[in-house]
Amino acid sequence: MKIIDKLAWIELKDGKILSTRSRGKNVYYIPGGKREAGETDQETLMREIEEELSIRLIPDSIEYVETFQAQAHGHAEGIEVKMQCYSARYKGTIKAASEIEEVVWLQYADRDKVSPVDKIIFDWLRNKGLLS
Ligand SMILES: Nc1nc2c([nH]c(=O)n2[C@H]2C[C@H](O)[C@@H](COP(=O)(O)OP(=O)(O)OP(=O)(O)O)O2)c(=O)[nH]1
Repeated sequence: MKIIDKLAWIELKDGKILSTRSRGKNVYYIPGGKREAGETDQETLMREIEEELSIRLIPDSIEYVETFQAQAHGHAEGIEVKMQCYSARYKGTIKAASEIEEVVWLQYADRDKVSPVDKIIFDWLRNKGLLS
């Protein structure tokens, strides 16, 4: 089985989770991306979030949350995405950048609009009382 390793940023506010939609996609993703050679989790996360949302995560505030794995959206069956999720505070104003077309705050009722791995994350957050 092929596994795509990704680092993702879970940002919650008022019971909603920050989510993004890339150009040409019809499903929302939790922001994040793949590691480049030699990068630490923190470096990947900070680079991807700055690329996608034009903000800087505050290094000292980055905390591991949990890892989730499921079928990768838009890939052949059996290819899975593993998302190591972190929380963090940030500096700046969130603004869609590079391939991101839309930034939204989703709640549990939006579960049918997200990728398979995000559905698992939505369930997990809901169970913890973190998602409205
Ligand atoms: N960032 C992110 N990716 C997701 C989520 N859910 C989900 O299936 N993915 C999948 C989409 C792709 O099938 C898979 C791997 O992405 P990809 O191989 O297309 O990576 P990419 O070229 O877009 O690279 P990158 O910018 O994300 O690093 O990750 C999610 O919530 N957030």
